[in-house]
Amino acid sequence: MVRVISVDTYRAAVVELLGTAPPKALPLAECAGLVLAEDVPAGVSLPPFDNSAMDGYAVRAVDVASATATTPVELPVAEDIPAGRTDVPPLLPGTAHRIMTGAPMPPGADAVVKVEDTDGGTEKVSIREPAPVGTHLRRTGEDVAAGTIALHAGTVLGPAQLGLAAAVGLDRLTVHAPLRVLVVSTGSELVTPPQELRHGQIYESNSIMLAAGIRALGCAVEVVRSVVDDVAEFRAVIEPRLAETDLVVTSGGVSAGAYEVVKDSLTGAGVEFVKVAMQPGGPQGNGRWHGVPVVTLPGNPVSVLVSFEVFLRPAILTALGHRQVDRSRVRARLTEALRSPAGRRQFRRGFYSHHDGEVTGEVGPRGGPGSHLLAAFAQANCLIELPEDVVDAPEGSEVDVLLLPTRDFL
Ligand SMILES: Nc1nc2c(c(=O)[nH]1)N[C@H]1C(S)=C(S)[C@@H](COP(=O)(O)OP(=O)(O)OC[C@H]3O[C@@H](n4cnc5c(N)ncnc54)[C@H](O)[C@@H]3O)O[C@H]1N2
Ligand code: MOO
Repeated sequence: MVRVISVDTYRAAVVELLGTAPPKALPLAECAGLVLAEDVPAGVSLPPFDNSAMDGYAVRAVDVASATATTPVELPVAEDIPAGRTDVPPLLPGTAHRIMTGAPMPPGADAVVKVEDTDGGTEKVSIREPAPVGTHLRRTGEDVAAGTIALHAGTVLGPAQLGLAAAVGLDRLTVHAPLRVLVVSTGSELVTPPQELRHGQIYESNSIMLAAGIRALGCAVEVVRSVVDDVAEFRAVIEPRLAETDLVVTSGGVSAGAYEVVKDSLTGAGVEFVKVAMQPGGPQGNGRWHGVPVVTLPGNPVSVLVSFEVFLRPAILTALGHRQVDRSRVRARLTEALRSPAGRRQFRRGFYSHHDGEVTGEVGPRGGPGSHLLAAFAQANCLIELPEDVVDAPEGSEVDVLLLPTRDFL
């Protein structure tokens, strides 16, 4: 008899199955979107040396204190210091060095006059504005002090964090290793272009959805687009790939019929098949096959995507070290009445909108509850979550909505 379990219990089981990915040092270019596995101390200060914030002249503040437009101060220009010059001669009293943005301040200088406040001279310069001590000067370590933690374990590596790692001189970071995920669609009815459809066949779509969703989380995905409903064939295609795989995700072949290839292949081999009290996405399975975590999703396309959202996405994000693994949840008023099966949590595809000044937004369903209605999902921007004890959700009542922003989804 198939065990019936709650959405929350099943989600916890999938999260536990995937565990936490081990740390791995990767080049910065491969770290975008991944999570730091350890603290990163700064090997250098930022800025690494006192430098100019402006193109202009390095001076001693005291030498230009009296400068005005009508009584400019004239100083000889003793040196030219472009950015990148590494031998910086000291500034003698009563002189100026021409200096560019990012160039090191000469010892003895304590301010910069920007070029717009001068005549721009190269032999001698006429300065029309005073520059108090510290003017246009960027001090060593004012951004990051050497030896302090530049990035903490658990940080999600976006452009700014990767830029900072590069700025403190790193070319690799230790992250939670991206999972290598094998996505497998099963079903003898599945074909792919350019093959023409014969009556009884359909174009395969689940692997495309799953691969897009899983890649967006930072994983490496290999896809087997269709395996026929044959146990020997299923094993022959998948088993050789297991050594290079951290997670297998299958679709189809898990319900109650006669040709359930996934169920028939993996029952008794370490994978348990259960019925989760939800709709869609009821028939599910998970476990380890030859030691590799396997999550088996039902074949209906909407069930696949809802199962990805409810179970796989949070489990993969947790494995990758993310702390924020849930979709944003908001309350919204239903624009039409919905019905939900008693004792099951229903996830309906919806469109959420929120107008300025409103406390709650509103949400309307896209398509019916049928788990084959993929076109309706393609018009949706959220899932409407109706709890197990809700049977009738009247128009105007408030419901929970899980937002699916398109950019994050992909
Ligand atoms: N007697 C019962 N029948 C069914 C039950 C049940 O409890 N008792 N559950 C139903 C529910 S709910 C679901 S969901 C499906 C799950 O079935 P399977 O996981 O075995 O999936 P399949 O039968 O292989 O496929 C279901 C459906 O989805 C289409 N499909 C499958 N793979 C793909 C793909 N890669 N791309 C596009 N479409 C795909 C397939 O052609 C079927 O139409 O079982 C119900 N039946
Ligand atoms: O649970 Mo099935 O996924 O409703 O269609």
